[in-house]
Amino acid sequence: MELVRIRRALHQIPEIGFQEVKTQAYLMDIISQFPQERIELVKWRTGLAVKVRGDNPTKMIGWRTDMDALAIMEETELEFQSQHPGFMHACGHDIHMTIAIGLLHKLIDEPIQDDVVILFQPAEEGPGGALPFREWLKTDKPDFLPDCIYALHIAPELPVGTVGTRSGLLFANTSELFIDLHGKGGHAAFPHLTEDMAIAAASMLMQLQTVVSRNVNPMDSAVLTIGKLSAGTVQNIIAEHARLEGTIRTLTSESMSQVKQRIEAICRAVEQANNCQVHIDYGSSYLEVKNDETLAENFLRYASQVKGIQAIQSDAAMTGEDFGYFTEQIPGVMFWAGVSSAYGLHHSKLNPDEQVLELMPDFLHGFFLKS
Ligand SMILES: CC(=O)N[C@@H](CCC[C@H](N)C(=O)O)C(=O)O
Repeated sequence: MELVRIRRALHQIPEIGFQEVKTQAYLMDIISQFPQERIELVKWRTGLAVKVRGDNPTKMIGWRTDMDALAIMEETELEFQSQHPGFMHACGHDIHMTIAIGLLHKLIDEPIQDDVVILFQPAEEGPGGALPFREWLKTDKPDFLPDCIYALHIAPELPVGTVGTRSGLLFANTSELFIDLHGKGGHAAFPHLTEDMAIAAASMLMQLQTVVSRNVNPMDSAVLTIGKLSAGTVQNIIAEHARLEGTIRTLTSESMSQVKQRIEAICRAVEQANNCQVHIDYGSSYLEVKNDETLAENFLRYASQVKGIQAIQSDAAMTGEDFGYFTEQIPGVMFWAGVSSAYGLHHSKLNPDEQVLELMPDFLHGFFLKS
C-alpha cells in the first residue's frame, strides 16, 4: 500500500465539515481498488461506513476516523501542500484517514476473527458529525453499529511509536461561543453621539477572562478561549458591530452550564453599560470523551508488549472530540499517537512524521486480532 501517496493526496484536498465531497470520492476510489468480497460500503452524507467480514465473528469492532480540515492557510511549504487556499489538514485528519485505509487493506489481506466496521466521519471540527452519524447507524444501519469502538488522534509533541491514553475522562466537554454586539456607530470625530462596539467588545473580552479565574472552582478546571475578535469597517468610523468567536472547555456538563450562566450575566452587563444589543450563539457542543476502563487497560497492556511501540499513561486534555458521542453509548477508547512535529495541532506549519502511516495499521491489526 502506498500510504504516503494516499496521505499526500488527501492533504492536498482539505475540506471543512460536511463539505468533504472530494475527500469522500477519493476514499471511495481507493477502496474500490481493493478486493470487494469481504467488504460492504455505505455512504452517509459526506462520510462512509465500511464493514469487513471476519472469519468467525463474535462481535463487530469499530474504528473511527474523522475526515474534515480547518480554515487555516497552510504555511508548511511542503511540495504536497494544500491545493485549497485557506484550508488545511492542520489537525491530522489526513493522517487519521490514511491509517484507516491502511487498516482496512490489512484486514482484507489478513482477515481476523471478528467483523470490523470502519467509520469515516465528517465534520469533527464542527459542526459535529459523530452524533448524527451514530443516530443514523442506529436507525438506518444497525448492522453497521459496532459493539466497541476505537479511534486515535495524532500527538505532535510525542515521538512516532508512542501511544498514550487513560481510563475514564480523556477529552473535555466543549461548546463553541459566538457573541455579536450591535449598537449605534458613527463618525470617528463624534464619539459622544455613538455607542462604540469595538470598546464594548474589548471590555467584554477582558471581563470574560474572569469567568475561569474567578467563577470556576480552582479544584475543577475550565478554559474559555476567544480565538477571533472583530469589529468595525474602516479606521475613521466608530464600529456599530463587533463579534467574538471562541470555545468553552469544561470537565463536566454541570460546569459547562455554570460557565454559560456567567457568560450570559457578563453579556447582559455589557449590554446595559454600552447601550447595545448582545446576541449569544453556542454553535455546536461536544460531550466529553470517556474511555471504557477495561478496554483502555487492555489497550495499554497490549501496546506495552508490542516491539517498537512505547505505551504511556496520558493526562486528560482540554481538547474536544465528538468521538464522545460514540463513547457515550458504545464502550470505546481514544488514544494519542505520536507524530513528532515541531508545530502543534491547529498550527499552519503542522508537519506530522509519515512513518506513523506504516506503523499504526500493523499495530491496530495486531490489537484487533487479540481483542
Ligand atoms: C482534537 C481537536 O483539536 N478538536 C477540536 C474540536 C473543536 C470543537 C469545536 N469546534 C469547538 O471549538 O468547541 C478542538 O478544538 O479541541
